[in-house]
Amino acid sequence: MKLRGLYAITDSQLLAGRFLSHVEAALDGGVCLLQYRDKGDDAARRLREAEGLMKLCERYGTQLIINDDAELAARLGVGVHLGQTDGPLTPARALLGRQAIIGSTCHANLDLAVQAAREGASYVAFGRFFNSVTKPGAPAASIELLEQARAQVKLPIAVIGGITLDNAAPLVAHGADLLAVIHGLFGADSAQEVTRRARAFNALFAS
Ligand SMILES: Cc1ncc(COP(=O)(O)OP(=O)(O)O)c(N)n1
Ligand SMILES: Cc1nc(C(=O)O)sc1CCOP(=O)(O)O
Ligand SMILES: [Mg+2]
Repeated sequence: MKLRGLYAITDSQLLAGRFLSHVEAALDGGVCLLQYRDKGDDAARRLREAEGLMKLCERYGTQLIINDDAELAARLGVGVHLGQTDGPLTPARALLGRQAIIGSTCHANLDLAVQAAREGASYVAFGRFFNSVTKPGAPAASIELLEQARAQVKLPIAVIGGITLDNAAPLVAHGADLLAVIHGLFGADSAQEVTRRARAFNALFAS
């Protein structure tokens, strides 16, 4: 499966009261990967929500990724995204199998990406590229770093952090494969606007 296009990431606060409707609107507009990102510790709610997303993803032919939690990903038979403090990649790969999509946060560090590739990551993620409402304290990354990564890393590259329709085009032009977006997608007031934004993000990959 080609990893290229919009990578939509959920946010439980931002999507409160409109969780499935906004996610379905995004899927309707086209989503390559959907990440369930919930930083809460209510395991029953997390399982219920992830199962709900899995059903939606199956309907739209989208791959579901669980943030942080390889055990939950294994339980659902889906992929996982791991940050530098979320546990090592090698056991996650052993747990989830060869086919699973496993992503790795590399901040602005090429060495981390080379290591992630060696340990079996499916894609590497760099960020944050712009000011992020969701995660203002994330370390900053630059277009120059993205260019270097494109030249050195053979895996698909996800970019993240403050990405909107107004600032995404240069990231694609400099080698990003996946635009990972929370607020710039789900911050929309209506489901129709979420769908429009999803289509517009994907259109950036058309040429
Ligand atoms: C696609 C993508 N890239 C980066 C992250 C950030 O992961 P992490 O550093 O583990 O931070 P949290 O998201 O867990 O707060 C991500 N989730 N997805
Ligand atoms: C979860 C996350 N990780 C980041 C990183 O740089 O690693 S930035 C970020 C937040 C992404 O949300 P938004 O699109 O609203 O800025
Ligand atoms: Mg994490």
